[in-house]
Amino acid sequence: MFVDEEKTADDRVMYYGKGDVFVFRTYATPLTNITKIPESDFTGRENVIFGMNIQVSFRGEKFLPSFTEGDNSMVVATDSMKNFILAHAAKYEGATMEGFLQFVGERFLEKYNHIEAVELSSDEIPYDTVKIHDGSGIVESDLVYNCSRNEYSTASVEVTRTDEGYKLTKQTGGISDLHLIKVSGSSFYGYIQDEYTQLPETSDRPLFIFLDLSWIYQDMKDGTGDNPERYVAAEQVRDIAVTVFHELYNNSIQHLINEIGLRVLQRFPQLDQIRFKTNNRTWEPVIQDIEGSKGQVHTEPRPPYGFQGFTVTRKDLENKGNK
Ligand SMILES: O=c1[nH]c(=O)c2[nH]c(=O)[nH]c2[nH]1
Repeated sequence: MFVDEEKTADDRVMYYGKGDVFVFRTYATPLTNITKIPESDFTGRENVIFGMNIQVSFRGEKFLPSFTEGDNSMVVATDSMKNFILAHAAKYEGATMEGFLQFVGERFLEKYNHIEAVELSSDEIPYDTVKIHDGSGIVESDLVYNCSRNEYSTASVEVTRTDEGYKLTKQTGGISDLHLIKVSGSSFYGYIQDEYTQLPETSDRPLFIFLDLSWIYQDMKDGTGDNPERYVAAEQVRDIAVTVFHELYNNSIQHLINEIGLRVLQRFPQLDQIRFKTNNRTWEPVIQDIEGSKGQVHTEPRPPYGFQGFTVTRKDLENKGNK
């Protein structure tokens, strides 16, 4: 999570807020009626546990005296910010983190009229369903959940006070900490060979990647989930990433993420762009030939790790279509 360090009129950074606001709302409104895509059987979220780790920050010129004079008369205590977020978790009637963050941001501006802008970001705290024997067979429990150690969805919004009312000025959806290994079908060769090159070229490596993805809608209204048919669920983007990784005999992580990005933008015309932050965690080979088996033995890679950052835009998809 991050806070965009926007400057005030006199060119300074000024904000304050609270991080690690943990919210567990049970029996929130389920997310249903999303548009299905070929790569995914995901149809919605029950939201029996709507779990979030939220960060909030306030901006506004009125906060300057709290820094320069020690004058707290305009300060909303960050402890109160936490209480406000928790109280509004009971009032939210929607089904998405993006929608909840926008709802809380607008309520903050409504309550405290000296705040100019509120930024909120959130990491989902996901819980997986578990199977139980209910006396007649194995079924999914609707009471017990398993705290997930896997990827989680993310969201961020900025809500700003303007002459025409509150405006959603920034919004992202996303998914983070996706850890994917493809055991065969990835290559890395053709790179510069010079006096610093030690890495052997390979036409088949066990490619292990960590991915963080985030996306921006053409019209931010679509990101709230109020119209679920226009909402992009993180689970669907995950399933596209996995499908493209499976299908593509990739030349590198750079090559792979461009193809994932193009497929996501193709499936979701309501998105403007998708951003990637990736990390290379490819296993190190230990034993490459096992007699009578196509298997190998690998171990964890040692630091340092390579990384990539990349944005794929709708223009990239259009340009590819025109080629
Ligand atoms: O997918 C990769 N991209 C690189 O740029 C790179 N560099 C490297 O050493 N290994 C890899 N793998």
